[in-house]
Amino acid sequence: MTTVVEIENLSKRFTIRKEKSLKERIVNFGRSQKHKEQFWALRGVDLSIRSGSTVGLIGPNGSGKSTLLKMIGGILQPDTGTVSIRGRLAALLELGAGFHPDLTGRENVYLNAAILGISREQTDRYFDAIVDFSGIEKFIDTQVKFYSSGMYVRLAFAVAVHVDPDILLVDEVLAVGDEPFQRKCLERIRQFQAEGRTIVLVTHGLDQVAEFCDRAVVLESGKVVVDGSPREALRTLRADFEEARLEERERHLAASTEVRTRSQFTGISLRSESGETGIPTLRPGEGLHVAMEVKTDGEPLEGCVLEIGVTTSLGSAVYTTSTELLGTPLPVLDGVQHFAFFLRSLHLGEDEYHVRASLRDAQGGELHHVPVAATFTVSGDGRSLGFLSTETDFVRL
Ligand SMILES: Nc1ncnc2c1ncn2[C@@H]1O[C@H](COP(=O)(O)OP(=O)(O)OP(=O)(O)O)[C@@H](O)[C@H]1O
Repeated sequence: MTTVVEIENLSKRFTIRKEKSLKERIVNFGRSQKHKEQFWALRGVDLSIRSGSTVGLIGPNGSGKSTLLKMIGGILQPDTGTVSIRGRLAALLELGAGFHPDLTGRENVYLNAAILGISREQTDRYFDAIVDFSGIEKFIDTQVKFYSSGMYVRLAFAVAVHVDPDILLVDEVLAVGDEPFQRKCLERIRQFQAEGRTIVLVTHGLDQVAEFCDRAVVLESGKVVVDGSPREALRTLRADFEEARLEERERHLAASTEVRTRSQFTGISLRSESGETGIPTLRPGEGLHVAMEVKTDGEPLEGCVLEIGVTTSLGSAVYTTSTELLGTPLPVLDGVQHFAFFLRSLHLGEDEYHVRASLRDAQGGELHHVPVAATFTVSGDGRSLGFLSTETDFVRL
């Protein structure tokens, strides 16, 4: 397979202007009211994308995903490094990029196609299909500055997929389309994959990455921190999000002057019905014990709720229950106590799963949350795929 996008040592620096504080303005009287600061939105990125692959670019807000996509699309110039592209590229970047606001939808379709090197005659041939796909026929002769963001994206996506690109770049914009249109776009993206075209997708829809991409790149503060399978990338990103959430919570707790009673999990372990512990392997339909130790320091706590859940290895929830949902109130929390949930029969498909656990106070405030408290696997018989296990027969009627 050939390499269609080759990125070497790519960096981008932006200048941000900040308003000066009143004190600084007095000290620098008469000079500019703003001071400039430079920062690297991307730093030393190397990436090589092979033809026919679907790559998801993921990461926290402001990590440099859109900047990288714009540099692949040639819209931003790098400060260091190079981007080499092989093949025709169509890009669906942030709203506002690509279309001229004063031109009508029709004029923009021709303009866009011309920029991508498509002749007027060829565009004439595609035109009806583009308008039909976009579903905004009534507004095709209206200036695009009067379009809603959804209408705008509909037309932009329709153009991008009809100009026969070898490489398609898609930024988060698809999210503004309504559900039927999003589904239509995803179907078209699947068709593109089947045709062996290359797709680079920026998204916050992590489930979408697991579903569509064969590779995922995690950016954090302008650097690539993971480049590998979606499974590996999502695991890292979710763990980093969780770490950031816990840090924020700790900061919040440290800032509050109130003396809090602390109640937390001090141990969570699993045992399969057949007695296996550690990371047990369950047969479909087998039961699972989830035992936990809870330690409470300070005043006893009344009215708390214990919740557990089962998630896939990519973090999607497949099951949740709690002492509240089960109608079995938790006793007053005081000192060290032991509890257990017994999931009597788990009909899960073959895969690895995690158990998450959380403890809430009577007001619903979170006392402790452990997203990956324990892990187990489920074996299968090779007769099905997916997260559900059931006995299926096929008969001729
Ligand atoms: N034209 C610009 N001028 C100055 N700073 C910019 C410019 N474009 C982007 N930035 C900054 O560069 C950083 C990376 O932005 P970018 O849009 O690439 O992030 P992102 O990962 O796509 O974020 P999000 O998930 O929020 O869309 C941010 O701090 C952003 O404020």
